[in-house]
Amino acid sequence: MAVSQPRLSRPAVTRPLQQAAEPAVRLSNFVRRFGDNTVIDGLDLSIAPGEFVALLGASGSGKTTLLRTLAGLDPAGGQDVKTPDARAVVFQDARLLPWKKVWRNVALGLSGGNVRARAEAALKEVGLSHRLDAWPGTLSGGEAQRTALARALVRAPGLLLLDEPFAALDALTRLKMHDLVLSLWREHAPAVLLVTHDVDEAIALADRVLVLDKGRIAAEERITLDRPRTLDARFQAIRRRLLSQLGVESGPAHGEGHLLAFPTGEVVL
Ligand SMILES: Nc1ncnc2c1ncn2[C@@H]1O[C@H](COP(=O)(O)OP(=O)(O)OP(=O)(O)O)[C@@H](O)[C@H]1O
Repeated sequence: MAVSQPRLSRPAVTRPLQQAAEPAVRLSNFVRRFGDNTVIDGLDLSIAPGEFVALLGASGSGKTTLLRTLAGLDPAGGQDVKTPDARAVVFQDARLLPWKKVWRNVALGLSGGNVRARAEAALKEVGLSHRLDAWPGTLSGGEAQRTALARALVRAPGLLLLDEPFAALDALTRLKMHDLVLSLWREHAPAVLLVTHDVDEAIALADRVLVLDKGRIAAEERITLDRPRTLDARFQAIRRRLLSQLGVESGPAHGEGHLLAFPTGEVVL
């Protein structure tokens, strides 16, 4: 299967992740309960400025709860949650206001001058210059998610939170979105937390892949493969380790048809 092939507008950047003095995100011994249900149970997490982290975990493991905490959408109950002030979230559905044109959706809530010009610039970056005055109801799924990305981008976030933003897209559109997200990340260098069920998506995109289980980070893989990433032996070894951590047996070797993954690498968890 194909893996995202990002346009390399500039050489691959090696960021000094370890040397970054202050993390963009830091949670220490974080706990979140819903009644008797302890969803996050003493979690430690640190994300460096400009680092791209992907978060995997079984359904109900607390991925969205963690993302909502970092977005400031879920109360932290007085616990210390360090994030950049400028944060933006892209959800699985684009959440556009249907009565506002595309550019106005992107400009929504922006302060300062040149609002239309800034929205236009962001829409140009996601390849939607020709849809500025379109109504959201006329957009394809991919265009709607591009608009949501532009709306996030125009806020110059230090932390970009992506909650399964590609999950509802067809496989080809998803690969194009991978490409787009990587080029936007290279250009703007926010810290990124991507919640996904797709193990290959996580390995193809991220600097680091985390597995959430029982309210904690149960596994961590630092991905040092050059981008664009291909499904080589090293990729597959990482995939096997992550699948095993997720409790999915991946079979003895790739190419023998044993992988319990969809063609996109999505795993049913
Ligand atoms: N507002 C809420 N009230 C009560 N329980 C909640 C609330 N939000 C989440 N939960 C519970 O917290 C647990 C984790 O949910 P969460 O949505 O964070 O998981 P997830 O890993 O994102 O799952 P999925 O992969 O299915 O989206 C679940 O048991 C869920 O029922």
